[in-house]
Amino acid sequence: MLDAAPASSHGFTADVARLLQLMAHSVYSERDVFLRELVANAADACEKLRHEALSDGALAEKAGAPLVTIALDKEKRLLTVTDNGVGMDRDELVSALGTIANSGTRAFLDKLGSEKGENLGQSLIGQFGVGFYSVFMVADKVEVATRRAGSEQAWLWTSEGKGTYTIEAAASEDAPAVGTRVTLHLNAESDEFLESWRVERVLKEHSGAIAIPIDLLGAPGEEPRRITDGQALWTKPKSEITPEEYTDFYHQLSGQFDEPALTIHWRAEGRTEYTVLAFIPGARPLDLFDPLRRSRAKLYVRRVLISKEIDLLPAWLRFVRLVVDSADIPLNVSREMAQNSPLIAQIGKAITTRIAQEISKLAENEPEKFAQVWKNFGAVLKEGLHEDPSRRDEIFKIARFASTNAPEPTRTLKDYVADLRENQTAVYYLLGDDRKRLASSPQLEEFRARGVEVLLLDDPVDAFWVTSCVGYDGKPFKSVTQGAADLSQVPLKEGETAPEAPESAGEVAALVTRLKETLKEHVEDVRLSTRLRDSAVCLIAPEHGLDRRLAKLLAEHGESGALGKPVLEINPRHPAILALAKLAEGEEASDGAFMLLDLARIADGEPPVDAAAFARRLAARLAKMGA
Ligand SMILES: Nc1ncnc2c1ncn2[C@@H]1O[C@H](COP(=O)(O)OP(=O)(O)OP(=O)(O)O)[C@@H](O)[C@H]1O
Repeated sequence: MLDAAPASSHGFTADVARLLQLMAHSVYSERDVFLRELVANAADACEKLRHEALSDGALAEKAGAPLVTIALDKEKRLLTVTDNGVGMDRDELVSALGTIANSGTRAFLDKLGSEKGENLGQSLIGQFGVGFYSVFMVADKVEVATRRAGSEQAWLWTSEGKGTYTIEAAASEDAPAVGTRVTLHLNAESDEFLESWRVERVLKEHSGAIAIPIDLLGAPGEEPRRITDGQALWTKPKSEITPEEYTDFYHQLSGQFDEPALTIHWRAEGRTEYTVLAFIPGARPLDLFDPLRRSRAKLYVRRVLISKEIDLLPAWLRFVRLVVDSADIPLNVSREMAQNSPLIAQIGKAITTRIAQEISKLAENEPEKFAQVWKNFGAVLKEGLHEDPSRRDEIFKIARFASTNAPEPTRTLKDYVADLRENQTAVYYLLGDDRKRLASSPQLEEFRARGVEVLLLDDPVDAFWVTSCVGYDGKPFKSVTQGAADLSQVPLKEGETAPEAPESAGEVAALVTRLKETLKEHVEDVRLSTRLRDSAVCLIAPEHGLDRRLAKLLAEHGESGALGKPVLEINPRHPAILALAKLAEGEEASDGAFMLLDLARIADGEPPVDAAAFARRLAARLAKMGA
């Protein structure tokens, strides 16, 4: 039946319009991505139909074997991509090709906040999948003729990519009997895509591992040529797959165009059988810190795509991109059932174990390659230490930390414990947000003198797992900025001497009393330090309070009560302290007290209590220099 309604005109949503503008200004070298996007959509449509046909035999019969065909017509300047997939009805056309459906594209747009972002966008198009709209980089006009599987009615969507599109009912013969035909009227700059060798190269490069066969027709009337056989890559034996094929496949799967850092391909046999092809990306996916923190796996049952985005792995492995194909899951399982199926959950657990093992192996065998993985995903992996107690041991095998013995994160807890000093009873750590600054913290001075290694933890997530994990190998985790530091039982390193008893102990004790009074609004207590050697002062958290870094993070998230007053520790041997101890009470002594507090705050990366007062006091001291 032919729908007699006239063509209706529609405006693109604002974000599509923005994307289109970006496409129009995109640089030449990235334009061939349009073909990869069209082929991916065509293959998806074939896979969707294969899935629907499971419960509707008539559909299966009509559709025939899935196939994507690319045809070129130099004379008319046309490039068409035809599939015999699921097709679209009118409503689907409006929502799929008038708004932004693709979550990757949405994340991409979100990333481009600013003016500067627009430039960034142009250089990112090649690196991220930006979907259907990339056709407007190469075409002046695009037509989509389509028919939803199971329906007689065909539709024609047309747009010049300039803010509007039209949809009209199409005569039956103007659309493929099954599926969709996308016709590009190539623009004047895109002659290259009328050349069959060029198109073939792009197809092989970007779509070579796609799970649906692709044919190319170089000119009208020519015999089609098979470019790829569409045999799903994961079903082939590893020995028959080239590294390039794996990389291509990763590109299609992830919509990202970096080199994968690790490719893991295996077949599990036993109670449940399944094949997994998993990749650890070489770069951070745009949605890595999306609040939903979902993992994304493609689930197949005997090569039929059941779900494009099943949440199969724990959140701390959400950056892994993977395909799982199992013969043991019933074919008619719905997407929702798949997400809640105990069998699939069990497969997910087994995959988690294997991936953790492979990352651990990489860390052992290829430390340089692993360093990059840790740089990109260490903060995410460490979330598992906090959230997934049953996986802690596995994650501790992977986790690498910077410490006072290692400027880069290369130390495992096993290394740490192996190098414990005599009488050392805890795993010490220092939290903060800048590893370099942490390394020069005054709080570490006595630890260094005694050769006690301190982990320097600079990711926000560190503040959480060190408090929720009780310890490692029987040694509790202990913050060096919390409570009293008792290192007296640990021998000094060779060449270090024990601190001498402070001179003028009486004056210093009086200073402590004065400081407590002067600074009482800002500090909970003032004490003589056993952890300072070269610096005059430092701040620490009270014994039973929260670590200061954790308290700061909680305060940033609205728990204002978390941030209690710190304890100020002073070094009773430091000349500044001794000088201050000699001052009589008065303005100078009070200025000195505040300057001490500010010094300690600055060393912790915090601003002075009162920046203007600090500047005034410091300038006054400078004025006396050389006097
Ligand atoms: N050949 C096609 N057959 C059927 N539907 C299609 C076809 N091409 C596009 N679509 C529809 O248009 C939507 C938008 O396509 P687009 O390439 O912008 O994003 P996407 O394919 O959803 O995202 P992703 O690239 O992450 O898979 C698709 O989700 C699909 O519903």
